[in-house]
Amino acid sequence: MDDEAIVLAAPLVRTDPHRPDTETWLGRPVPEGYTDMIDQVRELLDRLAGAAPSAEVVRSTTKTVAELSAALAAYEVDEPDQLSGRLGSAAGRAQVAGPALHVDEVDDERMTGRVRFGRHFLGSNGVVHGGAIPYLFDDLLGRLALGGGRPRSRTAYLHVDYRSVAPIDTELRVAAFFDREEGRKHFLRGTLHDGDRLCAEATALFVALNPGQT
Ligand SMILES: CCCCCCCCCCCCCC(=O)SCCNC(=O)CCNC(=O)[C@H](O)C(C)(C)COP(=O)(O)OP(=O)(O)OC[C@H]1O[C@@H](n2cnc3c(N)ncnc32)[C@H](O)[C@@H]1OP(=O)(O)O
Repeated sequence: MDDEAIVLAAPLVRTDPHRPDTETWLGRPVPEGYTDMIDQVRELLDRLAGAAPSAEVVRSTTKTVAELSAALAAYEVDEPDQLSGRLGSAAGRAQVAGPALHVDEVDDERMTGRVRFGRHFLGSNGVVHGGAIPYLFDDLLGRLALGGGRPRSRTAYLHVDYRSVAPIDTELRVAAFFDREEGRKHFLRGTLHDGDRLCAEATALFVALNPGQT
């Protein structure tokens, strides 16, 4: 049985924490509808990537997007108060730089989930851009690196092997494994599958930060 099969067979803690609107953030409730807004922005990015609009639609879209930017600018906060990328139970942590990763099961050593790369992440020929896949693994492995009460750490290296193409607009499976620890060094591994087909796998070193290290 390969690692992926072992993970899927093992009785992991079921978390499926996809209930972001009940999540709190800095002790406050997440604003109602926040993750719906993020989903809409993802949809917008996919539509933008796939559209060849008329000049009229370009003009009206530019105006609308500028108005939205101005509305959000009025609510700009410093990094510690930022919501995007901070919602651990939202798809892709509510961070549109990466794909909507859904974590299904997690324990201290392993994590499984699903991810769908939209048109925004297209490289060519219906295949995910090669640069988007390391982002996914850094995020996935970085989250598991933080599990089990481990200290904050930072990616020292991330090695990705592209084994076969990853299609866009397809639900792909991800898995992450905490392999071993050597002092401050944490070694992790991840896989990305389309059905039974391995698309990519990664190995990474995360180095735990020393006290006071930023
Ligand atoms: C709140 C809810 C949601 C929040 C969720 C958040 C999820 C976040 C998910 C996203 C997560 C995203 C995460 C991100 O993207 S983090 C951002 C990307 N990463 C970085 O920017 C890291 C930049 N580099 C550094 O800061 C330093 O180099 C670090 C901190 C990594 C180590 O510098 P430091 O001065 O501290 O330590 P050291 O140099 O003494 O090294 C210590 C040991 O490590 C070994 N070593 C080091 N480098 C390498 C290497 N390349 N290959 C092999 N080995 C290496 C080294 O030989 C030594 O080993 P030994 O001699 O002791 O045996």
